[in-house]
Amino acid sequence: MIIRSVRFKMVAIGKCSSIYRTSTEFDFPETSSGKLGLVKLPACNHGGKSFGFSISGSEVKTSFVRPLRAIEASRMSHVDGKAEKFQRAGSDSNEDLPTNDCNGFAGKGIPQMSTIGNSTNIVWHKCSVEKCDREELLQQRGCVIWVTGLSGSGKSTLACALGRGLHARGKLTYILDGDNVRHGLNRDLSFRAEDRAENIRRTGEVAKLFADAGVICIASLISPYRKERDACRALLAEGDFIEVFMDVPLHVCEARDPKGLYKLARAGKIKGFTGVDDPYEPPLTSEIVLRQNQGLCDSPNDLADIVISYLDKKGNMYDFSYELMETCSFCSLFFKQEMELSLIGLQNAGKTSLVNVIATGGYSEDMIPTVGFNMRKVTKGNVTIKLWDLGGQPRFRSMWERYCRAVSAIVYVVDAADHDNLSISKSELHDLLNKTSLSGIPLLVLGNKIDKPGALSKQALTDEMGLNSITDREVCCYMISCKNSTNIDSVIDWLVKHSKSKS
Ligand SMILES: Nc1nc2c(ncn2[C@@H]2O[C@H](COP(=O)(O)OP(=O)(O)OP(=O)(O)O)[C@@H](O)[C@H]2O)c(=O)[nH]1
Ligand SMILES: [Mg+2]
Repeated sequence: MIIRSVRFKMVAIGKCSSIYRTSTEFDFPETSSGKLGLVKLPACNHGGKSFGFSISGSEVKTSFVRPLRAIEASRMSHVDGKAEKFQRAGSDSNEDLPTNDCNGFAGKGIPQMSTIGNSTNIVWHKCSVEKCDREELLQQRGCVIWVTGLSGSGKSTLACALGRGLHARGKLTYILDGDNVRHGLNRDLSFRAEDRAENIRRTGEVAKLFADAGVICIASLISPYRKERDACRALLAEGDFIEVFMDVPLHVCEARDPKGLYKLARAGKIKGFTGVDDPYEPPLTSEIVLRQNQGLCDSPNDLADIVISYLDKKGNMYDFSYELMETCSFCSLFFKQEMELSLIGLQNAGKTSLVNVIATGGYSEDMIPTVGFNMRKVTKGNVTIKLWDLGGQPRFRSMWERYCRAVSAIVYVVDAADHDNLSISKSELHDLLNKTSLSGIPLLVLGNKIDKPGALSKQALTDEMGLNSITDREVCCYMISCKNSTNIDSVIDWLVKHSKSKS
């Protein structure tokens, strides 16, 4: 058997660097399965970047694969209950910090004494097996998924679905459920305000330990106050705390009332019940917002899928099976292909409407602006298209670039009847395309709402958006109406064609 070319994915995280073979093209004198291999590289720090590259003969091509942040948690000291990064002048490494070895204090320097809470003269005892070593062993990135929301909003159901979904993908998880931790660790705590705060603090600390162990820890607690949730977030390195807000209105939760608690609270038999006589402070900037009341993604598995896709995108999954599906033509004979597309454009352009029309053919005038993003999977033929529908309001535009990396195509939606916003739409598009991480990714511009009087023609939209000046990639433009389903078939054909051309 002759190996013609081998594709690798290199992941550099803190001191741990590895190359994973992701797919192999073979000449087949015999049947071969092209098993995955793991090659260790000498330790080096690449600042937590993730690279994809393929080696073909002597040529090495680099391409962005999926963002992996530096694992910093193993470099944290813990002072006054807060995580702080160790940083010494002239050194960005951990190796020269005062450490204790397994035989006792090694005498390399004066240990750093701390007073934390009621504990005085305590020293952080560091071990040479660090978070990134455990993560490499587990092939995942430890983190905390903090699920918050009203009682009855579906937190525990989501946590279980998420646990199942991740477990099925070979990821080690542990659920810290608000009620469950009160069976043991927090059995001494009541529901008084200070005890509820302590319940959250302890759960946050335990979740941090799980994340440090490399586990994907799913904490599911009402956690009604921002201050306490933010304190738990502050325990972890940036990016390791993923807040998931179950945005289900009180009346829906109360109608469900799975434990009968709302009834008791309304009858005055439970005091200080969140949503009834105690406030719930919704997150302002949570990483993920899940709404179960829109009928878009109502099954727990669908909701879990959104979180899993987020982890995938952020690199927590260390998952090369996805790349393998994308790049291995041999595999594509047997497996369905799954492709990613990002939908962007100003608010009110009709992105979510487009997703709905593509997915179900349904259209509604009564749309809620997208907060953050939604993810929908649509299957057309043997291609499953993962659509990232991103919020178009100014506060969400900074995340467009992150969600456009490594997609098969960028779909940019413009309201062709909204003349006032064309110039801002144009500048947002061109700013985005100037990012080097997105170079070469095909662009599909959709002039939407052509059913409206005064909507631009294709030529006028092409001119107004400066599409002819984009020369570094394939650009296509269609004029559509989500309302009347005009040209939606052409859009789907284009998407499927471009999805297939990736394999
Ligand atoms: N007339 C007309 N209205 C449309 C069409 N497509 C969408 N709309 C309307 O435009 C409004 C905004 O649609 P959305 O799909 O929520 O827009 P969006 O781009 O997702 O907005 P953000 O989520 O805020 O970024 C809704 O009232 C839709 O009904 C269309 O083809 N014609
Ligand atoms: Mg939207």
